[in-house]
Amino acid sequence: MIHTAAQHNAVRTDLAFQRCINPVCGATYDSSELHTSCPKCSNLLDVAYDWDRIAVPKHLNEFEAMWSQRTNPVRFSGVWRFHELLPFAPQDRVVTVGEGQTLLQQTDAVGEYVGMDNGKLHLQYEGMNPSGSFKDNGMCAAVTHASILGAQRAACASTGNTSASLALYCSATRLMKAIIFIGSGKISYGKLSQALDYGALTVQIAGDFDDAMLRVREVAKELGIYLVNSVNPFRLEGQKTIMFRVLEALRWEVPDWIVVPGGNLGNSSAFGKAFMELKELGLIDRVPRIAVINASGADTLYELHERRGVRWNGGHVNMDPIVQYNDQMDREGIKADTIASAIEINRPVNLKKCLRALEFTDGVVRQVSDQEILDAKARVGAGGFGCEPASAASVAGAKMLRREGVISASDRVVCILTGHELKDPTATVAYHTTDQEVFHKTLGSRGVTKASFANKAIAVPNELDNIIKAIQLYA
Ligand SMILES: Cc1ncc(COP(=O)(O)O)c(C=O)c1O
Repeated sequence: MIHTAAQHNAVRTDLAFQRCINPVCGATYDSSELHTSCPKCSNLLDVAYDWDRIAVPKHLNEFEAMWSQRTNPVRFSGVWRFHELLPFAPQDRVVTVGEGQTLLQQTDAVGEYVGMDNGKLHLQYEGMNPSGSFKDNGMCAAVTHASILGAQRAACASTGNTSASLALYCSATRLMKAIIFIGSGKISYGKLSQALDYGALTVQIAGDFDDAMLRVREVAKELGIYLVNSVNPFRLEGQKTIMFRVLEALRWEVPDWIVVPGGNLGNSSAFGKAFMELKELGLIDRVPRIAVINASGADTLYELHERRGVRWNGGHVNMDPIVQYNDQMDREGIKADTIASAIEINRPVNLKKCLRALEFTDGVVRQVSDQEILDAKARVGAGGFGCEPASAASVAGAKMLRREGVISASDRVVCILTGHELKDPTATVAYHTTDQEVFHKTLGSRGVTKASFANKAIAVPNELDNIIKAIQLYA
């Protein structure tokens, strides 16, 4: 189902505005202005609301009733169903392709692998979105804002899923042209094929994601193109709804842990903001702890938060260790490198917002190896869910935290599966392959030495007897 906003000029609702996250600056801007950072101090911006003037339901369970309005495209969306909690656009202007019809799945098969008691591990399966990843939650919000502003072109740098999502929204709604920047050889075929098929203008930069991100910001500024990367605060408003759906599925009971992979740190930032606002509105009385999981080949957040003690500190972030670490990466030519290509990012743009989320939720950060990621991915697959490597970092991270005793077996844990299994079949096939050359070529360079949970295909001669014998032997 496609519902697009009518084309007309920007409308200021003034119930929503943009605000600098730096408390010393705190500058505010109209929501009709287009900024990728605070014009005064260069910090990130939030979308802020005048909650006193917004009719927010008194109880969260009122949102469940919205779901029954199946023919109303706004309430049919798993994002816009919660419109009152992200009311930056009038309802008749929102863009939706039916995103957010995702479910929280309770799984003892994966729970056992993580070390949880039965009934305690849940997977929020965001791969079920129209473009196959969580990005659609944010993209419908960003494209809504872009269309209100009358944007003709929207751009992003991408490790693949953002571009697939943007390309889908642009082609499905025909509201604007998608321009995507990708690093060379750094995008899985599943994701690239989506962007190409949906007709996005695809610009391949000789460099990695961090290079592409720098360039797209420059180009967007120079040409006045609407930027949909997660520096865009409107996009993050849509991603808050992943947490609303998690709570809804848990009958509005707050879990103990949310475990999420960390790349550019948009999700963790959005989740933190969701809980800050729900608490401020009195809709929840406690918040879960957020665990952000880096791949060890792209572990800037882990390095800064866990090793160098960088904290949000009420907004007074000590920038020295951050600058020093960035300089060190430049000096030593450190580049992100992980099989989990979606989180292969060394300069996360939402770092400060994520630090804020970690402080608010008493969160932790861990890093997991590619071996741990692929083993966890195989267990998720065997549990019947299926996700791309980056997503499995959440399950590998939960297992690590469980082993450390930070998470206890009886805690209620929600791991976010951010992208669908079919996004990156290369890694999956290489893990399960019987061909040692393919295994070592694809995974060996990443330090993956074994596939403990591989489900290898069996080779048999093309003879009925042999085929029957093989099946009787194995199944
Ligand atoms: C599948 C998947 N998981 C995780 C991430 C990282 O999310 P974030 O940038 O919000 O940390 C991405 C980002 O591209 C992704 O595509």
